Amino acid sequence: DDLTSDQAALVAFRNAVAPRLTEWNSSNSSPCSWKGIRCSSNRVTHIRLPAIGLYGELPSGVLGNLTALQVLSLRHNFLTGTIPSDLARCTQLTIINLDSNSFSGDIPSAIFSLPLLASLTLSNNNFSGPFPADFNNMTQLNTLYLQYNQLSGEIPDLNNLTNLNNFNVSYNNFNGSVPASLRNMSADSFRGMTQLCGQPLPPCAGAPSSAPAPGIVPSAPTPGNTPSAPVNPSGGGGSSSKLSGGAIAGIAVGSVVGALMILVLLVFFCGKRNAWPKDPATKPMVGAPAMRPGEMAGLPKRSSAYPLGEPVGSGPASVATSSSKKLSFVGNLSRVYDLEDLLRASAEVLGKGTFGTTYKAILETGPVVAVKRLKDANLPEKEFRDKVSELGAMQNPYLVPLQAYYYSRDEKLLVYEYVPMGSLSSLLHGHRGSDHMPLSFEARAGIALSAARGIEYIHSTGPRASHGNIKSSNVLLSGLNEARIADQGLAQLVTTPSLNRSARYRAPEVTDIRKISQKADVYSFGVLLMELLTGRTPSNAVNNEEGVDLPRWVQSVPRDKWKTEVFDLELVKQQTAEQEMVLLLQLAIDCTAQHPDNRPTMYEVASRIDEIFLSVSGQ
Ligand SMILES: Nc1ncnc2c1ncn2[C@@H]1O[C@H](COP(=O)(O)OP(=O)(O)OP(=O)(O)O)[C@@H](O)[C@H]1O
Repeated sequence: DDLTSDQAALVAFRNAVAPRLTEWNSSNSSPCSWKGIRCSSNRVTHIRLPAIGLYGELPSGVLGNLTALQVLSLRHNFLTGTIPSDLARCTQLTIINLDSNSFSGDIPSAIFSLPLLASLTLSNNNFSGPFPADFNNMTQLNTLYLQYNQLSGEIPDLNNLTNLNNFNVSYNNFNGSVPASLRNMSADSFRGMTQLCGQPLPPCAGAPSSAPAPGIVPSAPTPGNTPSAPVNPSGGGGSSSKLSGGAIAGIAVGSVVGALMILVLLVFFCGKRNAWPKDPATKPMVGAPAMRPGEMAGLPKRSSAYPLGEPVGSGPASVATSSSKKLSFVGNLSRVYDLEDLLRASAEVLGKGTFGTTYKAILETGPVVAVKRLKDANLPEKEFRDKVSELGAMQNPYLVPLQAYYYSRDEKLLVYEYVPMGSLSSLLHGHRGSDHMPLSFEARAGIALSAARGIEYIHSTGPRASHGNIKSSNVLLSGLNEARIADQGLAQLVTTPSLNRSARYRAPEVTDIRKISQKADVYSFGVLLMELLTGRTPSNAVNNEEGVDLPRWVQSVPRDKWKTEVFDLELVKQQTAEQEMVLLLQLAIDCTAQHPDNRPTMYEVASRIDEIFLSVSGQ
């Protein structure tokens, strides 16, 4: 085992799942300098290749040769099949992260031969089968993420895992009761499984108050869940036939509360029906809208309806409901809804931006989408369609996917996947109620990393490709530490863009937002990093004063005062990762250099944040 055999294994890995990783080239350099690889004592110790389009099955007999490997992170790729059993030979592994791929089959048994494994993330895959009790032998494990798979059966008691701090198995098909050793985990770790019960979830049916017996399913129906037979076919659930008085009272109260909640939800949703305004000229309203767009988002009431199809420019209303008017779907997406469905959907205004108004639309058939109604998009039809198709071809886990668009002379709509967790802007500056959770540095670094990767991807599609409007409301949260970039390429679609709304993020050399460059994106991203680290909005950076420029203010504060004056108090209070905070702020300053040539490339920015994130998260 030496670096030569490590290199051969990496080349075999590349040939199998990463043919486009051409910089992994054995003839020109040591593998230790290859993208995503780290070495120590002349052996490969880290493979970290998140979101670079790996696809296919991991070859067997390859990774097992990397016997000094400590970290394997292949998250957010398109890998399929099972995990080869020879991974068991990588006995130095401490971290495995395979989140967001399409792996299937049982939980790989190879992992149970890894004595040092401290962090295992298999979430967002298609793993199925049981939750092996062998996990109990992995005494070093402090992180176990299995959420969003199809695992089933009962969750074993993990009483040997005394270091387990981070745990999530939500949205699988587990049943029975939560084992005693996991009852102090948060309820969020067990969400989305109606057959699972017991603390921290609602008590199991017939359980004597706080100590539910294993193998008993909840009997109080929740929406979408009907009570079923006891899970334990051997009769372990025998006690379910005799309910204590307390349990019966609990179920009765639970059922009444449940029924009331369903009623409230029904009233709410029925009330929202038809909130999406239709063009009164082309189709009569189906009942008066109970709510106009804007009301739900807490925006001021409009004095009149805001009908889709009302001319944006001049000319007659054009989004008719005739069947000839169709949405165009981008990429390989099949037609799962059409314009008719959008017009029928309940809608609320999410906000009004530079390029138009964005709505959240809940289609009657179930999907939820974000619809952007463009203003000032007067490009000729062919040019518009070509540009939107180019945008649609951009597929990356860190970009909000465009699904479809509608074009007519007077109305242009873009339909995106709806990202439900809100924007970075609302997370940082929104209302902070009593249940507000401070945002850790690790979460901020993770959000910065995903945003940087999204922009890096856009830049990688061509030397002139840029986003043009990087700011915190265009960074949408897709997970605890993750985000996606919205609104890519819109500046190219509009003809008379307003310059005002994003001014505080704009590089000094940019006078027309249609002529932005990659280095201008880097500047805006630097401002966004400062916002993330200071918690201040770029428009009212200091003492809520309009007009104070965030980059200039940050640069005016001496480095030894950053802790007390610059960093968000919430971060300082957490007293962690001080060195990494300084590194990230220094990167923000580099990004906001006055002269574009002095700014790093987005590739360099993402790599530097990657290092920072690695050192705070170990992932
Ligand atoms: N796909 C989406 N999913 C969820 N929320 C979205 C989506 N797209 C946009 N939003 C949210 O909708 C609101 C309005 O967005 P919009 O893009 O219209 O304006 P903006 O981001 O505030 O400004 P700009 O147009 O200058 O980018 C923002 O709060 C944004 O975070």
